[in-house]
Amino acid sequence: MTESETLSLEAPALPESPQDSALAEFAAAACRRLAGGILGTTGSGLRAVIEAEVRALQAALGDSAELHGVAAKHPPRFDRRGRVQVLTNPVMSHRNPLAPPLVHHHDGDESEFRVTLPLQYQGPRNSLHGGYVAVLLDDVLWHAVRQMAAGVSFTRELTITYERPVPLFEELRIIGRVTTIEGRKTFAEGEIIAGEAVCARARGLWISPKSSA
Ligand SMILES: CCCCCCCCCCCCCCCC(=O)SCCNC(=O)CCNC(=O)[C@H](O)C(C)(C)COP(=O)(O)OP(=O)(O)OC[C@H]1O[C@@H](n2cnc3c(N)ncnc32)[C@H](O)[C@@H]1OP(=O)(O)O
Repeated sequence: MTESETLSLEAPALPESPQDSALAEFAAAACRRLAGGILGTTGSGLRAVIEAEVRALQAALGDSAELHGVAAKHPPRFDRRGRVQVLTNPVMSHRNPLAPPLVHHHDGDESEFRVTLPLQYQGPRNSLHGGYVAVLLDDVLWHAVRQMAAGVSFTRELTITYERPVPLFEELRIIGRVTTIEGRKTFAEGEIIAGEAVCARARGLWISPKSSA
């Protein structure tokens, strides 16, 4: 992964042990569960959810037997200038609690995410927030573009068509593919599919700045 691919701001200065990288991703997963639990429970149920995660985190900080042999999926890396870089991406990074745990595949000119989204992504009841629909499509189309186009490209234009609500709590396929490459410009399109239904479509333009082409 290159420095420009991470698109991050300031990185932490220190490298860390593989155990601590695993701990960071364990903590991120606990934060995700907490977010869903805080929104999805009330009263004593709420207290039980919080207590379970606090105990799990305390155990992980102690002997961390639960983390033995667990490798972090996105440990910090060194960039070209020797600085430690963390993958911060709010869709992809296992270390970012905002990012849902998704499975990512590339095949030819197509990228695909598979994910089941919990309550913290809710807009309308039981449905995905429209802004996050655009976030997911932007990211999957960007990955398709990254596979096919030279250099790193940035989203210039993105149009979303909301065909029907995108459901929470069931597996989604989020697909992006490149349609045309014209010099520094790459056009891509994609969709979010639940079951057999296309819930949202996207099309857009990605441009590679002159310096990275
Ligand atoms: C295990 C996994 C590890 C993963 C490891 C990686 C992790 C890494 C994660 C990163 C995840 C990213 C996730 C999503 C992608 C973002 O989110 S990117 C962030 C959002 N986008 C931005 O911030 C971009 C902001 N905009 C810009 O910086 C600039 O506008 C751009 C896009 C770089 C383009 O600037 P520019 O090169 O100055 O553009 P410009 O010369 O005006 O236009 C270039 C050409 O396009 C044409 N053009 C411009 N607009 C249009 C248009 N609308 N239609 C047609 N032609 C147009 C121009 O006419 C021009 O044509 P030519 O004159 O060359 O013939």
